[in-house]
Formats: sequence, C-alpha cells, structure tokens
Amino acid sequence: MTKHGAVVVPEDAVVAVAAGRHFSFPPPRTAGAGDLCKKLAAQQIDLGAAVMGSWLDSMKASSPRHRLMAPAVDAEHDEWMEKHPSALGRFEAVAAAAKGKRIVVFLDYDGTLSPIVEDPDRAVMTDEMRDAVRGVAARFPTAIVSGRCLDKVFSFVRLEELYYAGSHGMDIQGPTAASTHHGPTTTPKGEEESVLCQPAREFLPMIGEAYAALAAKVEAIPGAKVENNKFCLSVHFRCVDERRWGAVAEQVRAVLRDYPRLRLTQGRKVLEIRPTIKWDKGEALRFLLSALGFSSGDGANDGDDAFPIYIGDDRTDEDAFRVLRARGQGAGILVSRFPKDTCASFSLRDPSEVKDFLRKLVTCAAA
Ligand SMILES: O=P(O)(O)OC[C@H]1O[C@H](O[C@H]2O[C@H](CO)[C@@H](O)[C@H](O)[C@H]2O)[C@H](O)[C@@H](O)[C@@H]1O
Repeated sequence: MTKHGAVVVPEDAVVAVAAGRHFSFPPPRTAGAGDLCKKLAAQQIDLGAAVMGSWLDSMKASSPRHRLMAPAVDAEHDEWMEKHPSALGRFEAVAAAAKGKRIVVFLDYDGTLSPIVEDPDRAVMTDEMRDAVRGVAARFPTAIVSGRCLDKVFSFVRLEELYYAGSHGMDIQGPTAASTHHGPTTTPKGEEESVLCQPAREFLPMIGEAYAALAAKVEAIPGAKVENNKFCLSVHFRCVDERRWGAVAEQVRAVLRDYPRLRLTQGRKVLEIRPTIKWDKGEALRFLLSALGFSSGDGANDGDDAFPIYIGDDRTDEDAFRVLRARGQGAGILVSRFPKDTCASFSLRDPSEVKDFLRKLVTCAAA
C-alpha cells in the first residue's frame, strides 16, 4: 500500500469497520455475543426474490475495489490495528494470558495456512508451513477447521497427528496417528472409528442432489465452479466476470428453491450452501474442546483450564471468534491485511505471519 495518492484497495478488503470497541485482552466474557459478533456470525443470505439485489450487493461487498485516498486508508488501518493488534507484536501478552493453561490450537486452512489462489485445487501449503504446524501439534492439541471436505483438506495438510473438522465443522475426525499429546480421544484408530462427529449425516443425499443440479446450471457460466465439500457445497465466482455474478446468484437461488432445508452463507468470492442445522465452526470448536476433556462452556467459568487459540481469515471463522469471546477465553486471531469487522482480538497479516506466530509458539513452549 503506498502512502501517496489514490489507492485501489484490493479485493479482500472490507472497509466497514466496527466503531468504538477498543482493545482489551483477555476479552471480557460477553453475555451473549455482543451486537457486532451476532451480526457477523453465520452470515446467512436471504433467499427471497425481493432480495436478489442484496445477494449481489453482498457478493460485491465481500470483494470491494474501492478507490480511497491513502491518508484515509492509513488512518483507518491504524485505528483498526489499535483494536486488533498484531498477535506477533503482542506475543508476550498472549503467552502471559496462556500461562498455567493448556493451549489448544485451531487453524483455518484457506487464507490462513495457504494463500488465496484462483484455482481451489491448487491451494497447497508450503513445507515450511507444514513443519510449523507439525511443531505446534507436537506440543499442543491442534485442529484444522475448514470449509473443505476432510479428504481434500487432509490431502493438502498431510499431518496424521491433527484433528480435522471439515465441511465447516460438520465432519470431525480425530488423529489417525499418535502425537506426543494424547487427549481423551487421540488414540490412533481405524478410519471409521476416528470419526468423532457428523451432525449433518442425514443431509448427505440432499447435498449430492443439489451438487448435481448446481454443477449442471452454474458451470455453464464461464469461470464458475462448484466444489463438493461433502456436507456443504461451494460455488466459486472468483474467476467469473463481475457482470455475470448476478447470473451465478440467480442460478444458485433457482436450485435452492427446491431445497428449503439448505441455506446459503458467503465466504471469499464463494457462495456456500449448507444444511439449516445450527452447526458451524464455533460449534466445532466447542465440541473439540469438550472432546479433549475441557469443559463444555455452558456454565460460568467453564473451560478455564484451556487456552484455545483460533486463527482464521474468513466470515465463517467469526463463528469461532464469537464463541471465544462469549466464553471470555483464549485468543481469536484474524488473518487480514485490511480493516474488517471482526470478533477476533488480534490480527496477523497473511499466512507467512501465521507461520511466524506458530514457530514462536513452539519456541516459547520449548523454553
Ligand atoms: O474454511 P476454509 O478452509 O478457509 O475454506 C473456505 C473455502 O476455501 C476455499 O475457497 C477459498 O480459497 C480458494 C483457494 O485459495 C479460492 O480460490 C476461493 O476463492 C476462496 O473462497 C475452498 O475452495 C472452499 O470450498 C472453502 O469453502
């Protein structure tokens, strides 16, 4: 970002920033989740015909290319960084808050462990990042929490000692190989046995049908791509000419009319179709903490023995940040170069800083 002249804020900048809330860490436990967190949680898109325009607005809002004057951008960025300081810069504060507690690490995949790329099949992570995650998993229970299906995200990460929560947390599996950290559920098991939670199992046939219908309709639009994430679907429009985003939205809406038990949420240049059940990355975080032997988070002072660190870049990660904030526990870290509305306490700029943070965590634990 230059300091002079007009600046084009790249696609993932979301410039509507929450006013007022200042940095406080550890965050106070909020009764409920607070207005901003409620607004950010599970950004569901309305399917009514009258709101077709708002679909498009929503798709554009997640990918703005505003022209802003640099001083305004800088001032806004500085203000945002005061509220969401760098987790690297404030590492000592994080370490101090975690002292005497058991750290549990939750990592989103796309945009967090791997950079965002045009082709979802090529979103590989580097060997250096893999080493950093391996190092963390050797010391702390560690989970990957992704919108991808389990098999796909595992094929990218390739670490058997981790927990995986695929399909936005609707498909949770324990480690398939031993790590140095054996919680109650971490004994190596056969593949079928290691499935811990699949709350949307009954939706599998419906998701399969919707996938076939969407693939037939949407893939006729140049650049559009439908990805089957087992318990949810992703309709990608990153490579679609913006003038045709309306057509993508219209086709998705047409298919969803036949499936009232499926709902639509939104990620980074992707429309996500998932079951209407109340389950998201936040619920997956709760489930895993409980499976690891930490308390469920339902009552006062629950889970005080754990220090969950959740790192993610997307709207869907807000559900997990919201849970941490509601529990007044751990640290939520948003990966973003730009100011965004978020319930996270800290920020990191990109996957490279995520890698540095993970390495620092390992060094600190070794010390
Ligand atoms: O929860 P995540 O692990 O962050 O997964 C969310 C979605 O990530 C992928 O899409 C995003 O990354 C792609 C590769 O960089 C990019 O091309 C796309 O525009 C992004 O939206 C994945 O393909 C989706 O299925 C996930 O839902």
